[in-house]
Amino acid sequence: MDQLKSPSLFRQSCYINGQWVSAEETINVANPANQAVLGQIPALPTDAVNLAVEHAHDAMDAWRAQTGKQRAAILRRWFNLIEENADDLALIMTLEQGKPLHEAKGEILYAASFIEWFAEEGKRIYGDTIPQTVASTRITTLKQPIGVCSAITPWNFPAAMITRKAAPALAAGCTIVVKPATETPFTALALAELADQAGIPAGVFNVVTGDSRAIGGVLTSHPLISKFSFTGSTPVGRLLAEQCASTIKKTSLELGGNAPFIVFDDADVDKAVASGIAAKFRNGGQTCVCVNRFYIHSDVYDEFLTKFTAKVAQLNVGNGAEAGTDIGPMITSKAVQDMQALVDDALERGAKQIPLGNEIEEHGNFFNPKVLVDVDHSMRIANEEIFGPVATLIRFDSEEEVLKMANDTIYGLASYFFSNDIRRVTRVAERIESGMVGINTGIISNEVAPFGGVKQSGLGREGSKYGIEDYLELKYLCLDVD
Ligand SMILES: NC(=O)C1=CN([C@@H]2O[C@H](COP(=O)(O)OP(=O)(O)OC[C@H]3O[C@@H](n4cnc5c(N)ncnc54)[C@H](OP(=O)(O)O)[C@@H]3O)[C@@H](O)[C@H]2O)C=CC1
Ligand SMILES: O=C(O)CCCC(=O)O
Repeated sequence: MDQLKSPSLFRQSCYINGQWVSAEETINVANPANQAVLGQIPALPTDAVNLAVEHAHDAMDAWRAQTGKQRAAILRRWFNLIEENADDLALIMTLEQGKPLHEAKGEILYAASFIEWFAEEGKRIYGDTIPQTVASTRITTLKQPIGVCSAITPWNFPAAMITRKAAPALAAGCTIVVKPATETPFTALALAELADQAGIPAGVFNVVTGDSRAIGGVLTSHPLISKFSFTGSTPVGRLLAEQCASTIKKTSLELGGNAPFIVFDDADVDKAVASGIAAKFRNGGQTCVCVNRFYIHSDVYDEFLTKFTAKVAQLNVGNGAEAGTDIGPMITSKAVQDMQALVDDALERGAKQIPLGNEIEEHGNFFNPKVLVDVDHSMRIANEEIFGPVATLIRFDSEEEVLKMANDTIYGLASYFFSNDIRRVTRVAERIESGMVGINTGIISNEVAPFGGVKQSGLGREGSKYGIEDYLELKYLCLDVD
């Protein structure tokens, strides 16, 4: 971390109630490109996590008492500081997460955009006046901050998954305790350092690190917490939702996906190829909205395959900190093994791997992009989240057939399709089972649009005007004026 322009951004302590807190036990955090230890984070004992929740609770009254405009001014300072320190934050992210520097910088700006957006939205939390049914009554509603919030976030987007939750919480007048993924805590702690510099009051934004089960236990069951938000795998989300049930916490879950990407015979194939590369290989494929299954109409299959494969063959695998890298290391050796097991299962069941010619010798967490053809739904790879740079191609002949295959999954996060027929676009957009649909585009994420899934991909929406609702309670007032 000695290349940082602002070395104070590299924090190896938790941030609780405006203080930097260490613990007797620590956990090493390593660079996934070369396993070099970057630093240590506290393995916080549960009583310290309980204390963090109590501080967040104590800080609530003063924070919620500020106006939306006052909170917006503080959040705006946080946003500005993140933008000013974007290069340092990107470097920290690349070193702990592996993604190429230009992608890390893109994520920092994306993360900051949620703070700017929700700072503004916090000024516009309106209630309603409802026409009464009894002459002497007056009916109104108020929206109030839900209370202390907690969040557990993943390693694939170490900054944006925090700000997409913390920004609406803080803008609404709530306080929050965040546990980042153990692989990528330093980006989170750098955000905390900037929150401190921005003047976010003590106890309003807290970051705790350590054993995920123990901390998760507190963050999903503490009676002072009203709302829990999670981004990560579906099995862990299911478990955490169960844990939240005992204290009836409002729960947002942004879980796994199995995105289909459909290219119809009337599509612009060149556009579909370029968009497919972006939607599949962004963050090395380690994104919940990355394409899991390409369905290509038989009439354009050969053209798509030739052009797509040529582009995949140009992707460079390497250290994300080095210029020219398109795909950094996978997050862990386990992620590599899990993905290789999906590829092996597909190959055993009849899929074929297309030689690309640009393969490096796979070592450590470096994993070449792969294109598999003759994939079908009997294979694990068509049913499970790949979370890596493997593209799987399936042929189809009719709209009915492809919709059936696309919807044949427990997931429903993102889907993509390409067609130039407006009637088909309308039909397919209405029938495809996902919370988000990219039509003739492979990039759908931004702060103004509602991000979230249906089926077992989760609950709730993040970003957009809807994203703040999860951090508010609606109160109904019935006044008798006689
Ligand atoms: N929707 C998405 O964006 C993501 C989906 N995934 C999917 O999950 C797969 C596995 O990735 P993985 O990193 O293991 O994802 P996890 O769901 O296990 O991890 C995400 C977060 O949950 C925490 N966590 C894990 N187990 C528990 C628990 N029992 N109690 C409380 N918190 C917990 C982790 O903490 P810690 O790091 O400390 O263990 C991390 O902060 C990926 O291959 C991908 O398919 C993964 C990440 C993001
Ligand atoms: O859950 C994820 O994988 C992060 C979503 C990234 C995005 O907002 O596009």
